[in-house]
Amino acid sequence: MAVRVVLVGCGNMGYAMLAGWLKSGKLAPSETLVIEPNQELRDRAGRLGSVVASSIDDAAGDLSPEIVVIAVKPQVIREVTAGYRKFAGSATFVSVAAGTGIAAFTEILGAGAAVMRCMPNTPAAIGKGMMVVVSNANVKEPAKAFVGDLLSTSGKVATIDDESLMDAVTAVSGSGPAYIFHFIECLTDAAVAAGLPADTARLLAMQTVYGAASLAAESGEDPAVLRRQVTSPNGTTAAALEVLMGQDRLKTLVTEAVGAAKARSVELGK
Ligand SMILES: NC(=O)C1=CN([C@@H]2O[C@H](COP(=O)(O)OP(=O)(O)OC[C@H]3O[C@@H](n4cnc5c(N)ncnc54)[C@H](O)[C@@H]3O)[C@@H](O)[C@H]2O)C=CC1
Ligand SMILES: O=C(O)[C@@H]1CCC=N1
Repeated sequence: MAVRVVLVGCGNMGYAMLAGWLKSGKLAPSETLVIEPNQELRDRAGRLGSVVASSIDDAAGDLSPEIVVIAVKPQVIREVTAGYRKFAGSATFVSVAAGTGIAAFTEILGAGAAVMRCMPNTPAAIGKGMMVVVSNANVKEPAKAFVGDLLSTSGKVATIDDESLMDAVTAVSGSGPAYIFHFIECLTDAAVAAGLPADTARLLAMQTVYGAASLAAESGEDPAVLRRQVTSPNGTTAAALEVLMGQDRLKTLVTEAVGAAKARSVELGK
């Protein structure tokens, strides 16, 4: 089968998306070409059935991909993207890099290049990602629909028109899974400090975050209402929430953290 999608960079994020696409069956493995210089990561993609190569120059055959997904680090994105200029006339480019704006791509690929920016997150690997997309005017409807369809196999897709919102998006849903993972680590450590064995502590912390997030998502109820349902007057939860919510402690910390991520995203774009 001809290659429809070239994935450039198959590290944490590239692999998470690739796994989602192939699991859904919307793309056959042989329709995907993965360019990844790291042999271990290339082999991992190869085990999913993708065609793999260490550089685009090593990829065999005449390629005419519909989509080129750029999933390398922002620091190398310009030099890496330049190697794909030959596809700019026909393919739509999709970048998942933090910070780097659409203008950086049209500078490299030409003003007429069709470019989409997508901010995914790693839960995409199990179909529970959050993908936010913005496109330039050169992206044609069929390509937009194809990319949207592919991304939807990895979770929820939201579209924005104002690219300047991408820094905030990155700080919330792009980086956000790390905040929640850290919360699980903290809750696990606190459980051990409270006397529970380590494996029980981990199970309780993880299942509690999973259950609470699922209840919030599936009930559609305001999280504040769900919080009150747990909180008996003068009970145990109220005692804990006094620590977390007193003087807006957690809120202040989370707001500062998101602000720092947003500022770094702006910086990466310079
Ligand atoms: N990790 C995450 O949760 C998220 C990452 N992103 C973005 O995704 C991009 C990739 O991030 P990660 O996957 O975390 O980094 P990573 O370091 O795990 O993956 C990048 C991959 O690019 C490969 N690479 C380097 N030079 C290359 C070249 N010339 N051709 C092809 N591949 C090359 C590296 O070997 C590496 O495997 C970044 O731009 C980041 O901002 C976006 C949202 C979430
Ligand atoms: O940490 C980063 O820069 C990337 C972008 C969002 C998540 N990971």
